Amino acid sequence: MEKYKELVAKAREAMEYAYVPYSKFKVGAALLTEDDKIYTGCNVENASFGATNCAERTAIFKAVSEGVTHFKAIAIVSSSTDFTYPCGICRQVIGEFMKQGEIILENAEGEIKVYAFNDLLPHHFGQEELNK
Ligand SMILES: O=c1ccn([C@H]2C[C@H](O)[C@@H](CO)O2)c(=O)[nH]1
Ligand SMILES: [Zn+2]
Repeated sequence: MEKYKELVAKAREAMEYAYVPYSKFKVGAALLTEDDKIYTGCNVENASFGATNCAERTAIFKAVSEGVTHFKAIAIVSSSTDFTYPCGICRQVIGEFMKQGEIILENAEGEIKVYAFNDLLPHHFGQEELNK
């Protein structure tokens, strides 16, 4: 998984900025655009817990807010020893912009898992459904 080493490293850098006074669970994400730019994000919690934004969506919203909407891959790391999988809301948001891409997870030991988007969210509800 050599090609994803830089992406995972960027996710780890972003994780350091995680704002997590409540859960203490840091997450970092790095998004690879179709033209090989990288956007990063961390989770940002709130005293009103439901207002929390996950690292994955932070990265995606940063990119989309700059006009970039096509992605090839997203790397996700956390302060846990285990792999951290994107939550259901983030899978739905990832699917809006990255149907063919890959989701890369790294655990604390540096082991990497790569999933096709469809393996993590089969039968995705997308734009096409609204036009049927
Ligand atoms: O894939 C995930 C899973 C959880 N979180 C965040 C949300 C919250 O701040 C903390 C605990 O759920 O981790 C993410 O950012 N991404
Ligand atoms: Zn999430």
